[in-house]
Formats: sequence, structure tokens, C-alpha cells
Amino acid sequence: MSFFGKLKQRLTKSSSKLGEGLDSIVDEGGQAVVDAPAESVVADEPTQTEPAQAKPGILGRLVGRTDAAPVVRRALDDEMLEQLEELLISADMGVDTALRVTANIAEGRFGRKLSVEEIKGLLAAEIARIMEPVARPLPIYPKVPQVVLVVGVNGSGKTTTIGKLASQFRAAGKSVIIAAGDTFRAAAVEQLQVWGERAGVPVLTAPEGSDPASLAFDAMTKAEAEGADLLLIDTAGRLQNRADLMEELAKIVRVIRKKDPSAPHNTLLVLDATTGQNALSQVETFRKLADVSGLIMTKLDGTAKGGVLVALADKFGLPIHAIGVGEQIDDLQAFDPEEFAKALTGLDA
Ligand SMILES: Nc1nc2c(ncn2[C@@H]2O[C@H](COP(=O)(O)OP(=O)(O)OP(=O)(O)O)[C@@H](O)[C@H]2O)c(=O)[nH]1
Repeated sequence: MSFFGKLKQRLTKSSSKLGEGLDSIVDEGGQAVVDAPAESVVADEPTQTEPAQAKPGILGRLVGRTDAAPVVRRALDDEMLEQLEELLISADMGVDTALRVTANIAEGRFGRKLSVEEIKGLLAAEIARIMEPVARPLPIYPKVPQVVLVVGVNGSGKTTTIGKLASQFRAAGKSVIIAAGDTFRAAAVEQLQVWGERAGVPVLTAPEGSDPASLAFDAMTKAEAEGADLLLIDTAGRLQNRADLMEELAKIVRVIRKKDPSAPHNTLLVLDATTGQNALSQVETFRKLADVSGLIMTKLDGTAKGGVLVALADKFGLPIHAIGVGEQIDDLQAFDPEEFAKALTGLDA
């Protein structure tokens, strides 16, 4: 199956929520019309054509057929715009982003009769425009080891994401070391070991409850000694005590900077898409705790809250390096704004 096909299949809950919402908005005040065959409405270049009403022409009636199936269209007015805004907000796009997106869609199109597919096209174009600047793969630097600090709340998918990243870098011929920095949770360390085994990557651990910074230092020493390309450091995600967590992360950074003043080269924040708008406050919190350089959004499969990624891009402009679309090792994909926009809106490829 193509990449787009897979993404679309995974994002069905988000896209069907938007699709169903659009169907009912257009159905509500719309009319079935038969489009003339030559007509097409391109997202960027809307035409001013008025589709014919849903009556077969004389010839059509004589031969008992119409040339095209009727399409429901609704004239864009204030009420419809408000409904669109509400739909986008309910799809977790956030109020500000939803208002901006609908305003852009409305510009120059007031009174125009639009079909669901056309609105999807316009929506997808707007979403892709917002997402384009943030779609950037994890930058790879010539300096080795490249140190990647991975932060995020417990359960966001940090461990799984580290496993997937390690596996992809291994497959690309890079040597990788993982440091299991959440030393207070034995289960998290064990899980990371399992992922390390799957990815064929060594996982450095420390006794339960020991200082994560000292583990990070040891991992840095090993990575340098072995000439590893990448060092992925897992961290704790206890937000209950922010001061402690902040101190813990700051200490890890201080310690690895003794070895390399330019480290960490990336601080990745892993976010769980199923938390919806909560992801926005997590970004705000973690930006205060650490120097977040980019995002990975997990669990986009099977959630109706995929729209939160648009809100995140619009609000923070942080690079989105990858998206998690499943629990398997290869379910981490590069973020492609156009394909994401099409999959989110349910637009056919
Ligand atoms: N469907 C789906 N599940 C995911 C994805 N990423 C992670 N998960 C699941 O989410 C759950 C939590 O993932 P972990 O990787 O353990 O999360 P964590 O942030 O390390 O959490 P702790 O181990 O509690 O610190 C696991 O059951 C994963 O299989 C994803 O992209 N899609």
C-alpha cells in the first residue's frame, strides 16, 4: 500500500469526523446540483461558475439519463462559516487556528456554492500551508556522537519512539546507543531494553533510583569511545513535581556538556495525539523545563484528534520531525504536510 494510503487508513477517525461533519453542514443548507462536465473547482483558483440545478436537461429527460450524478452544494455564508469553525474546533484544531483557517477559506468565496469535496480541497490546502514550514526531518549533524535528549510525559510514547528512531537510524547505517535515563521506573527501563533488542542497539542502564545524569555521562563516554553516531537519551516524564524534573533535566544537560559543550544537539518532545488540546499545554510546560528543539507526535492512528497537530504548528512553529502511526517498529513516519492534510480531511489522493 502507498504511504499516503497507509496514512489515510491510519487517520480514519480524524478524517471521518471531519468528513461526516462537512457532509452534514453542506447537506443542511445545500441543494443537489448537476455539475457541467467541464467544470472543476481548483483549491487555489476558484471559478465563479454557477452549477445547474438538479434537473436533467431536455435531452437528458428524453433519453432518460443525466450526464453526471448530482452533487450537493451550499452557498458559503456566515452561518456556514460558523459551522465550519465549530467543526474544526471539535476536530482539535484549536480556536485560533480554526478561525484563521475558515477566514482564509472564506476569502473571495462568499456566496460561492461549494461541495464537500471542494471544501475538503480548500481545507487541505490551508492545512498544508500551515504545516509546510514545520515539516522538517530530524537534522543530522557532522559532529558525533549526536546527542538526542528525548522528553515527554509518561505514557506519551517516548520509549516506543526511541526504539523506532534507533531502528531507523540503524537501518540507515548509523551506530546508535540508547541511555535508559528514567532510572526511577524499572518497567520503563525494561521496555527500553526490549526495544533496543528489536532495533539491534545497545541500551545502557543504571541501578534503579540512581542519578540519571551519571548514566548520561557514562553513556556519553561510551558513545565517544566507540565513535557512535547517535546517543538517544530517554528521560523521566513525571510532571507531578516539575521543579524536580526541571532540575533532573538540567543536570543531565550540564553533565553531557562537560563532554561536549554543543550537546544535546536535539531535544525532542514526544506528544500523544490522543490527548488533543492537552498537547498544547505540554509543549508550553516542557519548553520551560528544557530547550525543546522539535516534536514527534505519536498515536495519530486511531484518534479523532489529529487536528491538534495543525494547532501545534500554528501556535508554536516547532519542527515536527516525525509522526507515530502504530505500535510496530516501522510505524514512525516522516511528516509530509500535504499527505497529512489530505489524510486528515479525507480528501482522495
Ligand atoms: N497506536 C499507537 N500506540 C503507540 C504509539 N506510540 C506508542 N504507543 C503505545 O503507547 C503506549 C505508551 O508508550 P511508551 O513508549 O511506553 O510511552 P512512554 O512515554 O515511554 O511511557 P512510560 O514508559 O510510561 O514512560 C504503549 O502501549 C505503546 O505501544 C503510536 O504511534 N501508535
